[in-house]
Amino acid sequence: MEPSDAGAPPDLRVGQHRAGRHGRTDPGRGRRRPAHTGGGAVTGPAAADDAATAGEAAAAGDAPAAGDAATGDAATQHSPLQHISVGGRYDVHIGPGALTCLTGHLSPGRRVMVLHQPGRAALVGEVVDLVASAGGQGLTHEIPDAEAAKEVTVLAGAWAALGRAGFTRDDLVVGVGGGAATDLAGFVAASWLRGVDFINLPTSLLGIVDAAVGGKTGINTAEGKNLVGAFHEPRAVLCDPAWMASMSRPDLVSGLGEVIKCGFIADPTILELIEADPQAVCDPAAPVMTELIARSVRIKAEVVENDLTEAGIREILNYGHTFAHAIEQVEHYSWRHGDAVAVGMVFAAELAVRVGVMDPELLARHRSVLDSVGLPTSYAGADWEQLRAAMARDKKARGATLRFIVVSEAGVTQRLVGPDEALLREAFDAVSASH
Ligand SMILES: O=C(O)C(=O)C[C@@H](O)[C@H](O)[C@H](O)COP(=O)(O)O
Ligand SMILES: [Zn+2]
Repeated sequence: MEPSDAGAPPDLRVGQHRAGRHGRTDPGRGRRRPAHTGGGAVTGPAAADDAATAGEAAAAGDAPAAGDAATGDAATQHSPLQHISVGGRYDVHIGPGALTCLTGHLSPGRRVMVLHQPGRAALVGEVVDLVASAGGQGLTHEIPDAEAAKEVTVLAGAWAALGRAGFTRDDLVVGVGGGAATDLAGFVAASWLRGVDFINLPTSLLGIVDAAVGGKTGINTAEGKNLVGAFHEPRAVLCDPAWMASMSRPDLVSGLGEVIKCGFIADPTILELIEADPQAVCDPAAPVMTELIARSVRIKAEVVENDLTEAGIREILNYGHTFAHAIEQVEHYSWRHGDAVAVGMVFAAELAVRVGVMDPELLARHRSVLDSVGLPTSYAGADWEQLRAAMARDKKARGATLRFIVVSEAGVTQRLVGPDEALLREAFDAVSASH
């Protein structure tokens, strides 16, 4: 699937291949009003179809459709362990006891290198015990917390550990920790001997709803976030929500930034669940958390099933990220990723209103839902020139032309190509002003 340029037909609809069954092929759906001609080219709808379509395709069979609130909510909350297939290529196992799904990947003699963040001794110990029970050899290597894990020196340290262990192509890397840990572990696996197996055990909300699933692996460079990496899919992703129990509230809230992103791009029920009780969704043990995780993972699974390498539809998962990555870089990764994505979505929404794609009410909804869980909606830390230069390195850019995903209504996305510099600046001014 090739990404479209100005004036080309829509190409970013989740579940487009089945859209006829749902009767949602209207290419004008979601278009609020004609795009501002001077604002850049809006191709649309570069849309995620509604969540019922997305969830249905993503579900392995036992998981409910994401948009099927009547049946989905009950099933999601009562199912102890859910298995969400990513295109039949691997499964995401979510729920109590998820670790047991590791055993199918272990065998006598198989070496398993557990790359883990600090403070995960109990879980790492369980993994090593399982490996030993299967007759394999468990090895461990600690990596730093958060984005510090994604430095080239850490990558080199992990390679050295594999080298010392005599790691072969039959062996297995396991990543334990938040999104940065699984990004790093995936890239270690992608690059060692040109590719070995890996399995992710995300221990943060952001990790399970986003980073651990989808096969984007990589590290940061001084010039920008995730600039070096590879598409390399895990063999499985396992997540027991109990592993998230020790998350700090700011880390949990940051993960909600990616959950809310899924709401805006594909599954408005997510937004409704959060708006119904913003306090409940800040509790990792709340039943609604399982629901939010499953919905977000299903969106991601269907998108990457159809477009692993971000040739088209996958760009929708990058909603808010052009501005977000710029903040992260200029702030030397002191900002949490989900916090930056929250501000990035507000920036994209300010832009979308200016090019005539989004109603101001939907922009206001961005601010209110993000604000309700304590996510930031403004940023005034760096000047526009610095951020604009950082945005030029966005992976969606083509030459000097920036591309943004914009939302025309909740769950419906379009691609905005080459917006006017003046409108970008206006969007920044709006985001940097306090509201
Ligand atoms: O999986 C994707 O595709 C995404 O864009 C999801 C993002 O939330 C995630 O942060 C991703 O790692 C960003 O990728 P990048 O290509 O913009 O570095
Ligand atoms: Zn992200």
